[in-house]
Amino acid sequence: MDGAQVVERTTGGPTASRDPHDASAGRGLAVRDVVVHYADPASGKGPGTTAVRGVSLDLAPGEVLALLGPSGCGKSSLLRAVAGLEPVAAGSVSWDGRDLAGVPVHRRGFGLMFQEGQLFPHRDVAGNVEFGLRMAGVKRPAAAGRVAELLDLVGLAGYAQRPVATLSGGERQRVALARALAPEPQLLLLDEPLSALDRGLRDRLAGDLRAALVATGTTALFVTHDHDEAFTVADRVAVMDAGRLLQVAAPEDLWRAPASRRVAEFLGYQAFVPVPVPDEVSERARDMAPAAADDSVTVGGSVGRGASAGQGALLAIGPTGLVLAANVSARASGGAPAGSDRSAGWTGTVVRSTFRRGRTEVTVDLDLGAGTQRVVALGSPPGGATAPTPDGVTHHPLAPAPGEQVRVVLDRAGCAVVPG
Ligand SMILES: Nc1ncnc2c1ncn2[C@@H]1O[C@H](COP(=O)(O)OP(=O)(O)OP(=O)(O)O)[C@@H](O)[C@H]1O
Repeated sequence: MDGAQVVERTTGGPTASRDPHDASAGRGLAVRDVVVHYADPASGKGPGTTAVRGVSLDLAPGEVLALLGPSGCGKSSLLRAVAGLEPVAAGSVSWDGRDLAGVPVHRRGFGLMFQEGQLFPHRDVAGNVEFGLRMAGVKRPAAAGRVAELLDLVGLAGYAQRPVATLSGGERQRVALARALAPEPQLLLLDEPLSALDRGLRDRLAGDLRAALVATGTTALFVTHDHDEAFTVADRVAVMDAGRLLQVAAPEDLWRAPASRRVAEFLGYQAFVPVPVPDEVSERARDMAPAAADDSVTVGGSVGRGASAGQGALLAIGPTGLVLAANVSARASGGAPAGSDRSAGWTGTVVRSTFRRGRTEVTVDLDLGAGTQRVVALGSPPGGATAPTPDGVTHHPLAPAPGEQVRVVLDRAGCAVVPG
């Protein structure tokens, strides 16, 4: 999709309305209290598994919503129920106010795209994309022009005559996307469409996928277990666990204010410190933060200071929420410590230092108040001060060696507060 432009999250496509009021006015998809059961696979009878336990959500026309959650939480089952591939044991699925109970898969006007694009091996690229159009009743001359447009959209201009067997995994998924978009489905359902690809390719394709969905104004429900992918592709993210919906929010809001510890854990918050009163969290974070970028820490959707005094809360420490302030061992051995000399923070033992993404990440065993746990703190960027020691060895104080003692402080810009 090299031809597709990077699209801002707020940008609507030509046919997109993206008005959240549309969903509440009955336009788009409405899922209400949906339950999906499976019979016991051995006996073929119940009681088996309840994969979806009363989920409700709305999707406005032109909106892209990601269903995010750990393996087995029921994401695919919910998607399949919306598609009509799985019966709904209770609740309802409606489109534009019309209940879809009893409407078969092929009459819903929805498109599907899966992990393996499932291309027709005996057709070339154009033949695969054209198939979707011909099924929708588009005549051949018109279809040829539309195929060229779609291949351009997904970055495969010039690939029309290529046999699909000669394509890379990423190119196949681009063809599968072009084929799924071809008939302009009123809703596109995507089940882990990028998960068979390697990490770098996935990251690139996630951005391109969003660009293609936005450019075509496609309403889409996208299943993934990868939060980076969900944040890149979707306007809103619905977090599921054990068959239930935990939170639905825009990526930035979800990250800043996870509704619960479970959501925060799933997003990658690495540690939780009990704090009795949210105000105290703010004060503590303010005292301890070496470089606070943001003046507030939010509690499950509301600003921390707004939470009532005495209410239990947890400080959720994100992947960038801990910062190395000093190498205590280097100071003890005569080296000049870098960073803060303040007594605030915690002292822990270094497990390893790893240089990743342009900076040092230091794994530390630390007692944050609930026993020793392993966390990651950010060290210095490259080119930071080094500390020559009397033994002639040059230590990098903020890329310490295993076994050294370090002082770690909070960066509250990398923290949130969740209900206790
Ligand atoms: N056909 C089936 N028969 C019986 N149980 C099933 C069937 N399909 C799914 N399940 C069960 O339903 C639960 C939810 O499965 P589902 O595939 O919806 O989860 P998921 O969140 O999409 O997981 P993953 O990310 O691993 O694909 C799981 O416990 C799974 O074992």
